[in-house]
Amino acid sequence: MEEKAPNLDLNAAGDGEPSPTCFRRICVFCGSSSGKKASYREAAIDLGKEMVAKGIDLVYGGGSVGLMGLVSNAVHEGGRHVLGVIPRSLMTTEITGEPVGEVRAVSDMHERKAEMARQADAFIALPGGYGTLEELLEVITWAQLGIHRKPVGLLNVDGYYNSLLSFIDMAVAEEFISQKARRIIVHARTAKELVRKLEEYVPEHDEFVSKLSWDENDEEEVNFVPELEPGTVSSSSS
Ligand SMILES: C/C(=C\CNc1ncnc2c1ncn2[C@@H]1O[C@H](COP(=O)(O)O)[C@@H](O)[C@H]1O)CO
Repeated sequence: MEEKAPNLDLNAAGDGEPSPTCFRRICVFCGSSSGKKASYREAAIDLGKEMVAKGIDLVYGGGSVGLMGLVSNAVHEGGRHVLGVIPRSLMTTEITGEPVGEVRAVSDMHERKAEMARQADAFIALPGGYGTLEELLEVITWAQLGIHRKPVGLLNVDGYYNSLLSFIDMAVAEEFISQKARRIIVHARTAKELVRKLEEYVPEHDEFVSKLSWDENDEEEVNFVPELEPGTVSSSSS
């Protein structure tokens, strides 16, 4: 992770006590639904309040539906900056609801994930569905590949992610995921504990594909698509 000056904004209680953190902005992935239990909704609000207390801004998928709405409202109401990144095709209030804070329109879902990742110093997944899982697994994969060294946290509210963590442990036992890659995932049951663990996280994946990048403007981007030998025909074109 890049060296950053501690963020010494005052906490939400307004008691004048600075709450130092190495994170300026956290990307939160979470359900576009609120889920069945009140604890999921409470956890989204609690995470938003913890970010405010630590002076951390939010980047997320935009919109006001489900847990996305709860966490973004909590951060916005607490006076921190909220950046919602929404593909143009989803930019209708019937789909996303009315977002708070700054809204950035992007061309598609891929660009949304890349932009959210660029803007954040760390990632947190609250409970969610396919979209949340996809976003979470993508940033874990990017960490494994050394594309970024930002911490990735799982807010395991009421054990919601127990079976995912068990599955990943099974994949480690079956030698599809390395012990080192398993340690990319930081998890905790409360927002406070999770943010503290993320602040202590030491990335282990570095350098080996440091030139691989999601940023098309990077000058030294490596092309991982192999060149075909002259005279050979790609199977996709036959
Ligand atoms: C269900 C549909 C739209 C719901 N509205 C959404 N608005 C903005 N972003 C969304 C929406 N739905 C999913 N996302 C993204 O995926 C993540 C949550 O997905 P999940 O499946 O609910 O876990 C969230 O982080 C967003 O980035 C379309 O009709």
